[in-house]
Amino acid sequence: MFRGRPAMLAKTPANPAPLQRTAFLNDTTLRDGEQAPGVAFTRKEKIEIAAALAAAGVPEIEAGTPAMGDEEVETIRSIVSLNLPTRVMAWCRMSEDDLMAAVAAGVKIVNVSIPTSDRQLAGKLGKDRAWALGRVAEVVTLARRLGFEVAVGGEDSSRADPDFLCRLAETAKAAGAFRLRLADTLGVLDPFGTYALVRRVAATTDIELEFHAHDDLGLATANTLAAVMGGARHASVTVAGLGERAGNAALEEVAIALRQTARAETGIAPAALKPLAELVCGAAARPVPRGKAIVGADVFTHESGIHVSGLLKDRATYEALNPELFGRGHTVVLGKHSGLAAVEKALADEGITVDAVRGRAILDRVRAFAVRTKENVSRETLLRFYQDSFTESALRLRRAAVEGAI
Ligand SMILES: CC(=O)SCCNC(=O)CCNC(=O)[C@H](O)C(C)(C)COP(=O)(O)OP(=O)(O)OC[C@H]1O[C@@H](n2cnc3c(N)ncnc32)[C@H](O)[C@@H]1OP(=O)(O)O
Ligand SMILES: O=C(O)CCC(=O)C(=O)O
Repeated sequence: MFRGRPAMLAKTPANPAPLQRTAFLNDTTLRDGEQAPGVAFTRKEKIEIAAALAAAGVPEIEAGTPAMGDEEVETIRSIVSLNLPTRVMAWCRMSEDDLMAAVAAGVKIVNVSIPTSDRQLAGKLGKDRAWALGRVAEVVTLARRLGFEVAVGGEDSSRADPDFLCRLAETAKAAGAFRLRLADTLGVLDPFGTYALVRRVAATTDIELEFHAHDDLGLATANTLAAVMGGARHASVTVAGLGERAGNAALEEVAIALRQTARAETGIAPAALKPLAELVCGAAARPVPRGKAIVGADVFTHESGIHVSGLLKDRATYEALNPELFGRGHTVVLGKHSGLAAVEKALADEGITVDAVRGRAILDRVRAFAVRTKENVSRETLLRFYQDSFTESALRLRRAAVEGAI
């Protein structure tokens, strides 16, 4: 009944109808995740994270940016040398030098990135669309000659002309790229715009499409789902949504939301998600928020009386996600919003039966405690309230007797 104890609520029928689609996840925790301000993984941490991602069933990871220098190159090499059961790719600019650094890093797959919006092409490179198409053809061709599998990263695709993205997709494919990443670099899209953009590009090219979201509007996961619905077979994600500015689409949210809402399988082991988030957030020195979807400590914890009363009668009344899928259970805590049913159940778990009058007296203490301390009531505190209730009611009875009420 209390935090940390195994679930004591009845089981619901096993989860859903058969899964029907697949989506391929590329985890970029070690590249875009590490671009989050102040986040800097050590080599050991990057290796541990890579291994944990592979063990969780992530089919492809973006392990870093070789152009950053020798330390990053060596770290990526170390990850490659583990021969993990995941594809290891490196992020490069649309540049020959970056490709040579990727050669040194030992990867077999590169993502070569090019700005796609006029604003970025002109504003940061002083170039135009024709130049971009030419560079994609040149650099992808070179990368293929160097033996890489090549994906093209379309930076700022969400602010680019969709017709230009279609031409870029064709150019990339003709030069030998297997995939185009449509990046919502500034996180400006909503799910409707994402769906329309991906459908538009998917309709004119048969290159594989990936969507890379940013969470500036809190829409990264929703947009990623919309992209998959629109025809992107690949989704770029990070653990706990760690990433540049407001972060990226969270691996755990995308994997589970796809499964729950689109019946799309990603091959990710749900039970691995919480330990994975703790590993990454520990290395990032950013604790997992308690309410973080899927992986937060409190996402299967219930306090409100109406919910607890319902769950105790039938778990399905307040359960959409089965915690057992994640190796977890429901936890009920006692606090300001508790009702009598929760108090009775908590005491029953201790082998104690109380009548409603005593139960409500204890509930009053629970609520007052929660307001005063801003904490839930522990087992020990509850038992103290229970013991106190004898003294208190004895006192009340005595007072009533003295006052002649009984
Ligand atoms: C949206 C994204 O997340 S993109 C990925 C962002 N990731 C990173 O920046 C990784 C960490 N970055 C770094 O360590 C460094 O910026 C490096 C090693 C990549 C480059 O360092 P520096 O050589 O010192 O360059 P600096 O960071 O000042 O500027 C970036 C350069 O890349 C160029 N550039 C930017 N995007 C691209 C691209 N897609 N293709 C080719 N060149 C590009 C810029 O024009 C600029 O070149 P300039 O100095 O000739 O103007
Ligand atoms: O071009 C890419 O590969 C995407 C880079 C990125 O992280 C972004 O645009 O947000």
